[in-house]
Amino acid sequence: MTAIEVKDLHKRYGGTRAVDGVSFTVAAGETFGLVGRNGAGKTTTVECLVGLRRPDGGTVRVLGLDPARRRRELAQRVGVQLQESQLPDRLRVAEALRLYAGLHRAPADWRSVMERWGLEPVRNRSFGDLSGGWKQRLQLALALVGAPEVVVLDELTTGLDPVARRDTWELIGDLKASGTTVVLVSHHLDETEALCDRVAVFAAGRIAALGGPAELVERTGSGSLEQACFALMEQARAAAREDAR
Ligand SMILES: Nc1ncnc2c1ncn2[C@@H]1O[C@H](COP(=O)(O)OP(=O)(O)OP(=O)(O)O)[C@@H](O)[C@H]1O
Repeated sequence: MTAIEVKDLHKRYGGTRAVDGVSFTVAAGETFGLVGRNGAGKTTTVECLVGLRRPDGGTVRVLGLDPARRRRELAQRVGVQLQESQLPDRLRVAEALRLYAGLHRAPADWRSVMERWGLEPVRNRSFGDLSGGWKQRLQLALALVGAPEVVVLDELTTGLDPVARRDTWELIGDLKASGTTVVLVSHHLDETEALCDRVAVFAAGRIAALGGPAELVERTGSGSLEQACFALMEQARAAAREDAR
């Protein structure tokens, strides 16, 4: 079953072609990675997936629905953790989880989510008083408290210490095992390699390559996904230079 379908997606900001003809599908239960340099179009693509931006062209379907038109319904079924999302400074951790759970028709038990994400020690702390790492953890927990079918995570472990990063990987492993579809935007290619079933390598608003991590490594004769991505991005840049001539 297909969870996400993106066909020929285009999005411009003024004269900038942020996304320039992107197509991919994500199967239900798959963990799908988006990687690429700053400004390659990853965040714009996921913003279109969650209905925060309206495409200029192409189609996007998430669980069979158009996110630009059915955002409210999808908010019940899709968990989102985006870069730099903020909460009111005075909102406490436990309150935030209870509040978010209350917004969903069939949420997870918010106390279990709090415990599973190690947030118990800071349950009474206000959002404004949390360190960057705790804020990040809370945002992840909030993305999951609605027991979503699809989770979109942009910069999953940015700001987390190495132990928290590994804990997070384990939690994503649990999510995968439960059949949740995960879309993961990351600059950490070790993370992408460890967690993702397939990876789309973005370059200048397009997908330069798409495949399983091992497949991309083999295709480029590289030693790791990191090296493979460098090679693929370089190839895309060389092709764009050639086209421009
Ligand atoms: N709100 C906006 N207004 C104008 N230009 C934008 C806006 N958001 C993004 N862009 C531009 O669109 C392009 C794609 O940006 P986007 O944030 O989607 O890339 P990204 O791959 O997610 O980058 P990063 O890894 O830095 O998050 C960039 O050139 C960026 O400067």
